[in-house]
Amino acid sequence: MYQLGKLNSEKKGHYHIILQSIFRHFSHVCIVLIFISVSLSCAQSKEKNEIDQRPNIVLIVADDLGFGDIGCYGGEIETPNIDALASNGIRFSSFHTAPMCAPTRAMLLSGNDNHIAGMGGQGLVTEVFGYEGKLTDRIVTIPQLLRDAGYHTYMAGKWHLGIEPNDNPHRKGFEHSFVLLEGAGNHYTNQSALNNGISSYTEDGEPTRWKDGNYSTNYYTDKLIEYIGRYKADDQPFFAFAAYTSPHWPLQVDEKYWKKYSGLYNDGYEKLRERRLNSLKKAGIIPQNAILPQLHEQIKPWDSLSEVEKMKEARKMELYAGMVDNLDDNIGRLITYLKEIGEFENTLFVFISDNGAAHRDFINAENYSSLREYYNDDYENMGKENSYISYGPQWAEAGSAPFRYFKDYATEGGINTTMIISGAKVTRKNNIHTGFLSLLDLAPTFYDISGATYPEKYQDKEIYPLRGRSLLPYISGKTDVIHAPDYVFALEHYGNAMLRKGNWKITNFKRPFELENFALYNLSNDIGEQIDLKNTQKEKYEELLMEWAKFSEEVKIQIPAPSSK
Ligand SMILES: O=[N+]([O-])c1ccc(OS(=O)(=O)O)cc1
Repeated sequence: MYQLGKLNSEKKGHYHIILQSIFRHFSHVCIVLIFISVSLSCAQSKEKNEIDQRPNIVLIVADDLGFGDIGCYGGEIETPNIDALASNGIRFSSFHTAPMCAPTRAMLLSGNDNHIAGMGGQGLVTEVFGYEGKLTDRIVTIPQLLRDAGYHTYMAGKWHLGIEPNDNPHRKGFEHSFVLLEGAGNHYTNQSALNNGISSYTEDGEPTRWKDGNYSTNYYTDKLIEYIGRYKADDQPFFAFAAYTSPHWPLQVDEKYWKKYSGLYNDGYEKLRERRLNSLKKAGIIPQNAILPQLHEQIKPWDSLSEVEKMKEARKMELYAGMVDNLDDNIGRLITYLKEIGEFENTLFVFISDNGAAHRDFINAENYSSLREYYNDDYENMGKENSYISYGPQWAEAGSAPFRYFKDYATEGGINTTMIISGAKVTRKNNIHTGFLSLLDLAPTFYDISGATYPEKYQDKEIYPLRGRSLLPYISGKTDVIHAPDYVFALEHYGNAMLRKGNWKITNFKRPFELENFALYNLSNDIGEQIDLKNTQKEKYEELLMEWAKFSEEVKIQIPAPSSK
C-alpha cells in the first residue's frame, strides 16, 4: 500500500510538476499571446489613426471659366465661397492647363501628357498611339490609385474621355459617378447639339437620362453630397471630383442668378477687358506694368454694333456671370455640407478652370441649323432652357485679359487659368504664387498627400512615369519654389503648340503648322505675348526648338493629327 501509496504520491507529485510546468508554460504562452494581440491591436489602431488623418480631396473644375472672372481674382462676379477658399489658401497666377477640355481632363487625371494618356485630339477616335480618344492603359488615373490606397472616389459632371463602357469613369477608378459623357449639353434637359440630339449620361457606368427640369450644377452638387453622405460614417477618406459644366455654353441659368448683373456690361466687352486688367492688378494677381494685347481679328468693335445688338451682347455676359454666381453658390452648398458632417477641416480643396475662356460661338440657334427647331434665341428668351447662346470671342477676350486670345490656343489666354488650393495641408493663407506650375503637378500632389505610391506597372501593364511634381512641400510652407528656373513644360493639341523653359516661351498657332512659325516670347515682361524675339534671341530660340523636337518625339505628336476611324 505504502509502496503503492508512495508510488501514487510520487506519481501525483510528478503529475503535479508536469501540470505546474504546463501551466507555467501555458501562462507564458498566454502572456506572449496577450502581448502579441495587444501590440497588434495597437498597431492596427495606429494604422487606423493614420488612415483617419489622411485628408479628403475635393477637386473642383469649372468649364471654360475666364482668368479674371471671380472675386478673388479681382472680377466683379460675386463668388464669396470660392473667395473664402482663396483667403484660407493660395491663389496661383501662372497655373497652366491644355487649351481644350478633353486633353486637360486627360492630363489632369493621369498626371501625364495628353498624347501619352490617349487624348492627342479632342473628338478623334483612332488606333494611332496618342490619338485613341480615351484614357489608355499607358497611364493610371488618380481615382484608381487613390481607391487602391483606401479612398472612396466620387465624380459628378463632365467626363469627355470616351463614350464606350470600358472608357467610363466607372472603369477608371470612380466608385460612384454621375456623368455627362460628351463635351457639352443642355443644362436643363437631355437635348444636345452634339450627339444626334441627345446627351449621354451614365451613373456608375449604367446609361441614365437627365431628369428634365434639374439644373446641371445644382444636380451635380446634389449627387456628390449624396455619394459623400453614403459613407460618411466609415473611416475612409474620399476623393470627390466636381467636374462642373458651368459656365460652358449654352449659357442657361435661372433668372435669380443673372438679374443682379443687369446693366453691368452695357458699356461693352472692350471696357470690361480694361476693367479686368485693372482689377487683376488691384487683386495682386498680375504685374502692375501688364498691358492688354491686340484684340483678336474676329472681334467687332462695340461701337460698331446696333443698339439691339448691344442689348443682346450685354445679356450674354449677364447670363455668363449668373452661371458663375450659381457655380459659387453650389460650391458653398458642398462646403456647408462638409462642415455639417465634420469633414471640412480635414479636406483639401483644389479649384481650377479646364482651359481659358471660350470663344466658340458657332453653336447657336441662328447659325446651327439642327438647333433651330428646338431653340429660340430671341432677346426675351435668352438664358432659358430652350435658348442656345454662347458669348463669343468678344467676351472671351475680356475673360482672358491680360493674356492673348482664349480657349483652343496655346497662347496664355487658352492655358493660363484660375487655380486655388486651400484647406488641409495648406499652411499658407491668403497667399499668391506667381511662379509657373501646371495641372500635371496635381496627381503627384494627391499621391503625396494620400500616401499612394505611383507604380511602374498597373494591372500588369507598364505605365509612363508622372511628369509633374508634388505641390505638398510648397503648400505646407517647406519650400518657396515649385519648379526650377529651367523647368520645361510643353503641350500640343491640333497644332496649337507651346513650350516653356523658365520664363521663355515658344508659341505656335499658325496654319498650316510649320516649325518656323513658332514665335519666341519672354514672359517675364511680356505676358501678352506681343513681342516676338525669335530674330533677336536666336540662341534661346534654337534651344527651345531643340527642346520641342525632344518633346514631340517623346510623346509621339502627329501634325496634322490622324483622322478618326
Ligand atoms: O465642336 N464641338 O463639337 C465641340 C467643341 C467644343 C466643346 O467644348 S469643350 O468644352 O468640350 O471643349 C464641345 C464640343
